[in-house]
Amino acid sequence: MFHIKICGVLLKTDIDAVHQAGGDAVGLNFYPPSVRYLDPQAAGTRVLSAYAADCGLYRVGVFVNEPADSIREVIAEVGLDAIQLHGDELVSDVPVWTKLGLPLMRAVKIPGDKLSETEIEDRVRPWIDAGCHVLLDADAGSAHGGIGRSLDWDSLRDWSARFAAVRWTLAGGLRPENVAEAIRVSGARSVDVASGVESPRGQKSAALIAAFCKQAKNAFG
Ligand SMILES: O=C(O)c1ccccc1NCC(=O)[C@H](O)[C@H](O)COP(=O)(O)O
Repeated sequence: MFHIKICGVLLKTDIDAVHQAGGDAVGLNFYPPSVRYLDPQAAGTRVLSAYAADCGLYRVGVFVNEPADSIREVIAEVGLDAIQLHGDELVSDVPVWTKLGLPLMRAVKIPGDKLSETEIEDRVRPWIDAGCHVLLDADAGSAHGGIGRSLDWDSLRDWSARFAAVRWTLAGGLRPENVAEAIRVSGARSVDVASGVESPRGQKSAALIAAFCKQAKNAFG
């Protein structure tokens, strides 16, 4: 799907930074309470999304507990390549989102503690079986995501080694200083970051994006 996703871009300069650094996906956040929220009705959002596509970047729309009809409107308005479900959505509703015609990603929220392979597998398997790509993220409570909290990478390594056929993305608390270690320990082949490439919070830093992508690419080899 992608190797490096920079989530919560707000400006064309953020897109430039991702493109120049060698990232291959961006997250466009449509959750109103987020500091990274983009108004899907605003002309600037359509322009931003088109610009990302022109740069060859994969555009993932991030939604939290949004009805399928409203996601359909955002797709029509803005243009997206994939849908990321990041709230309390139910796996039984996957057929409804599948009808939207885009690849589905499910953020599976995992506690930061050590977990057994079975505990992780039990959380992700229903979504994988339903046809979703899973993004493993820290449990951010009512914020839902983007809070910079890390997972236990050792637990993920044990799970991913046992279920090697599963393609998944690591998120949660990644930063330029720890992403290489996170990839090495967990075995992830794909990473996602929001707050770890911002300074101040909510404002992407081209320097941090460049450093993050460099470290991740080196670690992927
Ligand atoms: O980023 C947000 O503000 C956000 C809010 C609500 C739901 C999801 C959100 N972000 C989705 C992402 O994919 C983030 O990159 C992911 O949660 C990791 O965030 P971080 O730990 O800050 O790198």
